Amino acid sequence: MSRISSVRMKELLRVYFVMGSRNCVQAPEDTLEAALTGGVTLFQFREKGPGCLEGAERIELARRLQKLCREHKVPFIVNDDVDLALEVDADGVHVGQEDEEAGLVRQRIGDRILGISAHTIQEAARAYAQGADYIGVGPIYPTKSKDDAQAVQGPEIIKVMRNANVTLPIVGIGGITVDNAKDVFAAGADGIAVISAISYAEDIAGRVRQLQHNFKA
Ligand SMILES: Cc1ncc(COP(=O)(O)OP(=O)(O)O)c(N)n1
Ligand SMILES: Cc1ncsc1CCOP(=O)(O)O
Ligand SMILES: [Mg+2]
Repeated sequence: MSRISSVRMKELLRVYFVMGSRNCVQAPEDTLEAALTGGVTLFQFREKGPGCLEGAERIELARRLQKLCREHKVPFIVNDDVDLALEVDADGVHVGQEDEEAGLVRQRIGDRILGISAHTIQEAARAYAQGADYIGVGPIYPTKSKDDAQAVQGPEIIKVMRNANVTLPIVGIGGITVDNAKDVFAAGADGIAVISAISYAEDIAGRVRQLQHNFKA
């Protein structure tokens, strides 16, 4: 195996669905199946927050969601938990600035996809040096899905990074909806990462298709 190409990574980031069992109205499996049917391009298993599953139940849910991703040929990324990612043989890991040190994560996961959260040009440069395949930048807009989120920066932060020659694939995250997604792409993002705009939609597959329409090749 070799590292994912930047071109392929950018394609995968287009509509990146992030979800755990605490983010859904329906069963997580049904929510993910609908999102995959609608055309999400990448999935992150983010099982955290009050009441989240632990131990065997958490691993079993990861495996069930991973199976759905495999059926739809969509890579399965694990948030935070490198041990879980290695145990289930996930396609990648996403870590933030407060998680396991990203350079060590790169050594542990080999050529699997590595996503790193970055809030500044300096963090973006360090993420590159640590071996990131993409950076997650946000919160772009106010979010109810992450209690400890940093300050909202607006799509401008992505423009600032692009103007500073950050060439890594970028996905914007935080409060992204059908109405504001085009501004995130216009700022220079390769994709949008979304929890609630997809997971709480009445018509999940339809919502994913609406989000997809904001991308202009
Ligand atoms: C695609 C993507 N970008 C950013 C994050 C946030 O990661 P982090 O800052 O580690 O916060 P938690 O998600 O772990 O609470 C993400 N998960 N995905
Ligand atoms: C995980 C994460 N990291 C920054 S904002 C956020 C939550 C995004 O959720 P939503 O799309 O519901 O605002
Ligand atoms: Mg994290």
